[in-house]
Amino acid sequence: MDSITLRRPDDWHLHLRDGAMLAGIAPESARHFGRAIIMPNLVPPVVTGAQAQAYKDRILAALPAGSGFAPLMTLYLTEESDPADIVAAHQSGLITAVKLYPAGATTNSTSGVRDFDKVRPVLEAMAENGIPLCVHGEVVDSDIDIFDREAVFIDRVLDPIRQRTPGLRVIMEHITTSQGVDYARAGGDDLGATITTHHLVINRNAILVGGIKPHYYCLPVAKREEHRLALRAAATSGDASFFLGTDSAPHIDPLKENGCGCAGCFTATNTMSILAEVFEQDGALNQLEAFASLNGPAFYRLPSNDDTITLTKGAPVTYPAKIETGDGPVTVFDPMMPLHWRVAD
Ligand SMILES: NC(=O)N[C@@H](CC(=O)O)C(=O)O
Ligand SMILES: [Zn+2]
Ligand SMILES: [Zn+2]
Repeated sequence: MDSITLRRPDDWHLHLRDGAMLAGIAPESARHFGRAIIMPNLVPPVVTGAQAQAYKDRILAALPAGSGFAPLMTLYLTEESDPADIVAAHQSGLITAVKLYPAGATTNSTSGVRDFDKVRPVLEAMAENGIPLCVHGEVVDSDIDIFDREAVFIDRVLDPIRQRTPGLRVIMEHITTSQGVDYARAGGDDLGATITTHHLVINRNAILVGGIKPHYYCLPVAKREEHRLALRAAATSGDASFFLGTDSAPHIDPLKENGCGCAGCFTATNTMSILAEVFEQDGALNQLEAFASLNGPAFYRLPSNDDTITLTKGAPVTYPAKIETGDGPVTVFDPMMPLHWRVAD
């Protein structure tokens, strides 16, 4: 097979940033994707409906003329978030989901949640109103090894929250472990999980072998090979619990190539070529549409996109090594393998 046509894919976890970077970054996602869940971890974070509306307007202004790309907005959950504001923002159609960051877990998460009991009323209101909760699932306890933080979060935080908030619809964002895969698979209709492009390709060796490679550092950090293989099996299985959330997370090169480098891999530019290569390697090209285009909208109770994209196979694909933005250059994720599938114009 050297050509495959899919419903237009969506990205259920995306960082577009703001300010001078936004105009350089937004077209990279708008080129292939129909919609994306827009992460709210700006500085300051997108906490209120008014902030989400203003950010949405800035995103729409940054899109190429004629783009049909639709940003699906989220609110950043804090211990002070007002349940009524969240419900109103959802009922008006302004926001699609709410994002939970444990304080200190990742980039711009200092305003996140320390005491999960404090957000109980918000989570209960969300369960009642069918508002999905996107979760960065890592504990931050200093005695927990960074490679164990996802598995411990599931046991100590996520499962207790789900037990005491029946009906709460949860998306485990960017899962990186076999424990995450197993928990999502067993979780029923109210639990989904996004998987990134880069976690299907790299294990932790990519970051550490042969010298430290900051462009492969992201959170949750890539784990052992057995976990990457569990993610590959989940993504290519067609199981409706799993869908694409690239977590494409641009940082300018000086902030990545740094004594204390930022976490995030920027994959918007070449994600569809990488995914087609990965699914073909696993004999699962026929499941790419489920993962990238169908399972996500089904979980979010939205229609899949009406239009399609076509990928064709040929000579190795070329793409820019860096995207220039108003803040500086952003290195595009290097999958360390030739890619043969390109999205037809
Ligand atoms: N994934 C990352 O490594 N970084 C993300 C934050 C996040 O999604 O946790 C970012 O905003 O840079
Ligand atoms: Zn995250
Ligand atoms: Zn992210």
